[in-house]
Amino acid sequence: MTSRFTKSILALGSNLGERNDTLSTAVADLVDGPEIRLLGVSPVVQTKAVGGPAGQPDFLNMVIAIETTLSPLELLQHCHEVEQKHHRVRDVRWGPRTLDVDIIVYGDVTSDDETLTLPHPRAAERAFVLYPWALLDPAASLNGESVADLAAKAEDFPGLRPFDGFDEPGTIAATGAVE
Ligand SMILES: Nc1ncnc2c1ncn2[C@@H]1O[C@H](COP(=O)(O)OP(=O)(O)OP(=O)(O)O)[C@@H](O)[C@H]1O
Ligand SMILES: Nc1nc2c(c(=O)[nH]1)N=C(CO)CN2
Repeated sequence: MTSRFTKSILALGSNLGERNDTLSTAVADLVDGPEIRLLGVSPVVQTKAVGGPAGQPDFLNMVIAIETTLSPLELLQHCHEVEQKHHRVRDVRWGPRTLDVDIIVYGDVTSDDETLTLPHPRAAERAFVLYPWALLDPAASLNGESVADLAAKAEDFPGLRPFDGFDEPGTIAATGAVE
């Protein structure tokens, strides 16, 4: 019997601890198993925190393209397990976190369920999701619009910059600037 794989886009973010290491380990953890195959990885971008408490460190953000035999809810559970492995604490809404993994799209499934809304309800206005996604797949579309166009229109677009890979432990100041 052949398993049925569905394509999905996952967005990853980290603004606490060793952000870059966390992201790369998390990608490996997410695709560790026969139910998920990695199709593509975006570049990492450094982004100003959107929402939440003032003064939090900058994020590193990226997206990955996968295909999976997991159902949408199984995939969400898997994402939460990987977040837990990386010591994600849920206290303040949009507060700083070691790792956040969101499901941006799962095939062409749509859902208004609070537990899993698809496509992700805030993705279309978040350059920190859209821009790395457009770098990974310049032809991508979301809700019928070009992801690259949506990224350029997003309010947080000016706060994005390429990540130069220099993310030594303990060198992230309160502002998130790498010193
Ligand atoms: N597409 C989705 N991807 C991930 N979580 C989702 C999605 N839709 C709904 N949720 C729900 O949102 C809840 C809160 O998720 P989380 O703590 O990651 O929010 P957040 O990252 O702080 O904020 P945001 O939802 O704006 O990205 C999750 O427990 C999950 O049930
Ligand atoms: N720059 C940036 N800002 C955020 C992020 C994120 O990943 N990057 N995630 C949030 C909740 O998911 C809220 N704000």
